[in-house]
Amino acid sequence: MVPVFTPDVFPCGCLVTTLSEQVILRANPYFYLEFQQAPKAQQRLSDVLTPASKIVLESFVMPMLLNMGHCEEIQLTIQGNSGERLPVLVNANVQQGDEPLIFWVINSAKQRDKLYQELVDLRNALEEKAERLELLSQTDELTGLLNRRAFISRAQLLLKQAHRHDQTCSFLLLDIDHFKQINDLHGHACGDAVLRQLGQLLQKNCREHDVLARIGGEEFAIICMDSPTDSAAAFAEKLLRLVSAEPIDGIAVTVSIGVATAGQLSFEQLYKQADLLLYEAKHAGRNRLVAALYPADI
Ligand SMILES: Nc1nc2c(ncn2[C@@H]2O[C@H](COP(=O)(O)OP(=O)(O)OP(=O)(O)O)[C@@H](O)[C@H]2O)c(=O)[nH]1
Repeated sequence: MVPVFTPDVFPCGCLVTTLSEQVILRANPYFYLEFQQAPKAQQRLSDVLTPASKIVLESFVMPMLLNMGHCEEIQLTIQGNSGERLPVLVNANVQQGDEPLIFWVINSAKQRDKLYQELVDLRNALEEKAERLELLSQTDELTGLLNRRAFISRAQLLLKQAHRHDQTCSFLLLDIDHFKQINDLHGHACGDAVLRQLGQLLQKNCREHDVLARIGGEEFAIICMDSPTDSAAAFAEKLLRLVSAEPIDGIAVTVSIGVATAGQLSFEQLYKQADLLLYEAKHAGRNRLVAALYPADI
């Protein structure tokens, strides 16, 4: 037997309103129960909406209904009796006749909004996680400084920019002297503490635009932007003094530094020159710096 359909049995709000003023002529019980409305004489659809949804109804939904005769999946918000906001999805059809009417189907969108919010929260959490991972992948775990990979990509970019603006940059390659002995005499944990504290000392003394990293076991690198040989060598000299001035974690530490300065060298060329200069400093007795300026056509 075919059941008798009435709007009462459908799990959605069903309304019939006038076209001109959207006065509610008929509404099913679901509409009043689900959306916590009370039937009132001459009640208009806009009376049950939030102020923002009233504007959407007047400026968007009604022009669409008048033009096209129907609208689908419009998001509106009903204001419940106690002021609560109830998100709904609305479909409507205009039926022309002696008195044109609008037939409205109003579906609760609470679950949809909840799901949407959950998706937004999930996306935000994933983005935060991706940012943390990105940061981790650029960081040297022991010192918290940039690692070799991050240093190379950042330094390459900055040097290219510096060349475009005709700036002179310096590359400081700094290596702890006899670090193997420190490990052997005091233990690996002590060696780690020395690396951490040296990293902090370097960070404290670098300028904001310098790029500092731990690029190898006991090797640190600094790119000093817009910095000619004299000032880069003076900076390296200051670092030599600071490191040797006081024991680090109770251990006397010295470093050797190669300082390569150039206006037009690529990152790889500058790195290679700094490495050769560092080797010279080691060879000459350690606890010293060797600096050199390279011509553009090297
Ligand atoms: N504690 C500690 N030691 C490390 C780390 N990475 C590398 N090393 C050690 O650093 C030492 C480097 O030794 P070498 O390359 O011989 O250099 P050095 O003893 O500093 O000698 P010079 O550079 O010639 O003055 C090795 O013993 C490595 O095991 C680290 O993360 N922590």
